[in-house]
Amino acid sequence: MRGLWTTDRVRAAEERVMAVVPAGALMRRAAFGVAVVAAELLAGGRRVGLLVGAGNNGGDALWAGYYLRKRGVAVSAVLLTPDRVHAEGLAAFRRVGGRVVDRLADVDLVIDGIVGLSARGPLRPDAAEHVAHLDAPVLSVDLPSGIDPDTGATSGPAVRAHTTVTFGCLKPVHALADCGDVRLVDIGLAGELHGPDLVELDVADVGLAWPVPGPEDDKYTQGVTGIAAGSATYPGAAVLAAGAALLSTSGLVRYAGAAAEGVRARWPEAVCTGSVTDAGRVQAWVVGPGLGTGLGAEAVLRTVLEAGVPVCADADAITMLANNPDLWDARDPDTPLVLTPHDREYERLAGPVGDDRVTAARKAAERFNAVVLLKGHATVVAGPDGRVLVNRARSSWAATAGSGDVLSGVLGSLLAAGLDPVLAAGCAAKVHVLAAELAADGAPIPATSLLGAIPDAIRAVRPL
Ligand SMILES: NC(=O)C1=CN([C@@H]2O[C@H](COP(=O)(O)OP(=O)(O)OC[C@H]3O[C@@H](n4cnc5c(N)ncnc54)[C@H](O)[C@@H]3O)[C@@H](O)[C@H]2O)[C@@H](O)CC1
Ligand SMILES: Nc1ncnc2c1ncn2[C@@H]1O[C@H](COP(=O)(O)OP(=O)(O)O)[C@@H](O)[C@H]1O
Ligand SMILES: [K+]
Repeated sequence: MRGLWTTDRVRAAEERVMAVVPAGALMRRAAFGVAVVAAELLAGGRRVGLLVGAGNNGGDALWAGYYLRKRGVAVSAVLLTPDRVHAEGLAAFRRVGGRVVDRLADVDLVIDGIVGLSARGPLRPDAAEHVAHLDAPVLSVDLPSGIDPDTGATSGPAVRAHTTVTFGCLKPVHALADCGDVRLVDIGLAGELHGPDLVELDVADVGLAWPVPGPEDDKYTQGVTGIAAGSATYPGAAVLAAGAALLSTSGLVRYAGAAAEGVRARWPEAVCTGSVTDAGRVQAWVVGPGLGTGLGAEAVLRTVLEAGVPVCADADAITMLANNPDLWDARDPDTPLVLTPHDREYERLAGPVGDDRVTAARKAAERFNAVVLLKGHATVVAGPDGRVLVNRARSSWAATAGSGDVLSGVLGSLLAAGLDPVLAAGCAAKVHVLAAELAADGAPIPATSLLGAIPDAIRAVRPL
């Protein structure tokens, strides 16, 4: 489990630490950490170039240049704002023979000290111009310049980092955007940080949480998952969601709806009926994928919301909740509800997602008193209690039709097994991403292949 702290919290912690350590100590700890990683990345190379911005991020780069010079590395620096530069860092850099140049040329590694925690918006044109011409790998100081530290959003030119060295703690950008290989340097903030704002689950967390049957278990005790999905027009969504539930736990899966014949043909182990009203008892429902939005579908959604068990509402269920707010009344507010919108579904529910996906998920979670899993390359799970989990994919192969239906089936089975709904959503997102990676292995895949890789993904997270 990795914690992530927003810039406000980091600054507050830094201020408290800076009040009790000698001036400049934190920056030198940070810069030394950058220099150590730079020396490692240089391997046989001997020439480092610095891109130096107006603030302390530039100061870090200059001090890192100072330490590298002292190790005999040739270091040159471009000062992007010569009238606003970290004076002490520049003086130290010059003192050891660092050169100030107009443009970086013939360097083996670039250190990006353009902007850090105070970054706003994309790279300014002059900085963008220097970055556009780089052909050496880039080591970013704190974060890749041009990416928003708190949202991970990029709205124009930004640095593409091979490695990022950050200080004290991870920030949201490190989980929400591509920062290359992220290294964390301890500068002594730990005692002042307190609980993180966001959490990224690691495979061990997911493996430990994943339901495993014990000697006393049978098919009912592990939680029965109900799937209310699919229609005559979209039977495939039902097959995918039911299959995902079947592959995620060994508990029973019931399917109820118009695609019963197709589900039975593909998954003989599923117990299929034509309607949710005669489906039998379940411990959680998945409702929505391929269901349609007509009156019949509304009745299904209402029945499921009234059932008094946790519900994962996806796809058409979200659209119906957005179009017909009366449907919210069917729900018992004390029973967990997980909404799994993609951006367009989110927009129907709560307006445009915008650049700040974490805030968007948080707002909707609070407004609807539900867990909101906002899907995308970076998936954000927000609980109505303020907890937030983030999970970024390392590839985009999951962006394929039907892949969301698979996610909802996995999530439904974890709800049925009784997992806390925020954890269930985080675990489902993680295993979904892993399954996509394993199935794709570098080439496009249909959602059925992603589905087929669920067992391998679960094996990959489970403790040995
Ligand atoms: N506060 C501390 O104790 C420490 C801070 N450290 C460093 O200090 C950094 C934060 O420094 P600052 O708060 O001085 O600010 P930055 O160095 O992040 O930014 C400086 C200035 O860059 C300009 N800028 C903003 N957005 C830009 C963009 N998109 N393109 C180009 N220029 C832009 C603004 O004028 C801004 O004030 C951290 O990221 C970290 O690298 C480290 O030395 C560790 C200790
Ligand atoms: N660019 C991307 N990179 C990685 N995963 C993605 C990307 N875009 C979408 N996904 C994932 O793919 C799935 C798509 O779900 P959804 O849009 O509901 O598809 P469908 O309705 O066709 O099943 C979600 O799990 C989402 O997180
Ligand atoms: K930077």
